[in-house]
Amino acid sequence: MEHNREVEIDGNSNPIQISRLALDIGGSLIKLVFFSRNSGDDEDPPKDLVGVSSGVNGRLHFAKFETAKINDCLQFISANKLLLGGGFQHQENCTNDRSFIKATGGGAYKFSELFKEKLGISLEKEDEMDCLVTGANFLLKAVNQEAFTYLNGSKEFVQIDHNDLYPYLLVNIGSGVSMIKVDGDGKFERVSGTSVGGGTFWGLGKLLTKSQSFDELLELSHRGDNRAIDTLVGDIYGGMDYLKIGLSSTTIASSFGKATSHNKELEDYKPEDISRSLLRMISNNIGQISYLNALRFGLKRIIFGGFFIRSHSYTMDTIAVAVHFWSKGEAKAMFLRHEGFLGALGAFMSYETHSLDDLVVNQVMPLPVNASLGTDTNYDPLKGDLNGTESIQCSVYRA
Ligand SMILES: Nc1ncnc2c1ncn2[C@@H]1O[C@H](COP(=O)(O)OP(=O)(O)OP(=O)(O)O)[C@@H](O)[C@H]1O
Ligand SMILES: CC(C)(CO)[C@@H](O)C(=O)NCCC(=O)O
Repeated sequence: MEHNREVEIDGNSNPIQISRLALDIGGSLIKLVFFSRNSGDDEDPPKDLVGVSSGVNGRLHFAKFETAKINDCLQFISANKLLLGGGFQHQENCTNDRSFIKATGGGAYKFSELFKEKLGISLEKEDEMDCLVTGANFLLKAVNQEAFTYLNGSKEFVQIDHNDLYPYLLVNIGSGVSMIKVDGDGKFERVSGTSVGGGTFWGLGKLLTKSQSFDELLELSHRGDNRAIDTLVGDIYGGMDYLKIGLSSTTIASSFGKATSHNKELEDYKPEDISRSLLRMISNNIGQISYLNALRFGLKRIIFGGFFIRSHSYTMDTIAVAVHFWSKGEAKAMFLRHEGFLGALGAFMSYETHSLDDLVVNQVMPLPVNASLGTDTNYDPLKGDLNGTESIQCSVYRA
């Protein structure tokens, strides 16, 4: 996907007016969230919003880049004049340059000099865990049809009761995995983590299948059959279940177990089977560790985020089944439509004049960042992989 043109919305050839940009610079991907103001249609706040006098209508946009291609990201920011934000003021042509932007993730430290040198901007660093939690809480509270469960191939949106949201376990699957017990806004503890995460899937998968991109590796997994590589309980038990300990013959007894075969080399296995087996192994492992941590703290809800998931049905199914199986149906795995943008949203929320309270999401709209690159087709939030090019329509209200 191209990212280095000027941002156009609704086919309007004038660059949109941007106020606020925030970044999450991770080990694998850079995530951007920015707000664009709709031209000339500010409105009165809804009646139930007390203490505010006026609103600015606009959209929250999402974009992502590979961290290894950070120069593309710098060029995107510069080509789209994303640093010209004047905040949420009600003036036309507000073009006062910002001297800093909010950024989170390890790259906010690692690339701070690069941003200064190339864009003349400082990165104001926000804590990564803080941002993940703030982003997740915002999505769960403010965005309709955000959280959903995935069982037996079907997605079901979950209506979140704001008074019954906490506590929950947030599992963010990025390059590595962080598990955070969330007790409220800003109230959380990182209780566990594992280095076997998205980076492991992409890294091992690349070596084993020679895939050139993450998307190619994921696509391979669609067509694969993990039984060619994994040893199943039935392979060990002569086709029988081992029901005494609750294992059916089709349960994986040993991931990649068949690869120990003496007369087979890597070339003898299909890349699609390898990809599927790897995806299954990693998702299953994360599902199981998540369940164990939920059990440690008596948490019933586990919410999964991070770009590893990519709304991929096989990934979500494996994670959900692992949680369901190990918890005997007691704990529930939930997924988020904006799964990969928790940290970036949290950094966005950390601008002082912009809290959860003044950003009101009107509706989720699947508009491409650049209308000339995407098509605004009939979008089904249940089917869509929100892959960094859509936006949320919202209003910012001020006292
Ligand atoms: N286009 C892509 N290119 C590379 N990885 C991708 C892509 N899409 C999804 N992924 C997966 O998402 C993971 C990165 O997820 P995410 O952006 O949430 O984490 P991160 O912030 O880069 O990592 P960390 O938080 O550990 O620093 C990758 O390791 C990979 O498994
Ligand atoms: C190091 C971070 C927090 C960087 O995002 C992430 O990659 C992670 O949580 N890794 C897992 C590290 C561990 O707990 O073993």
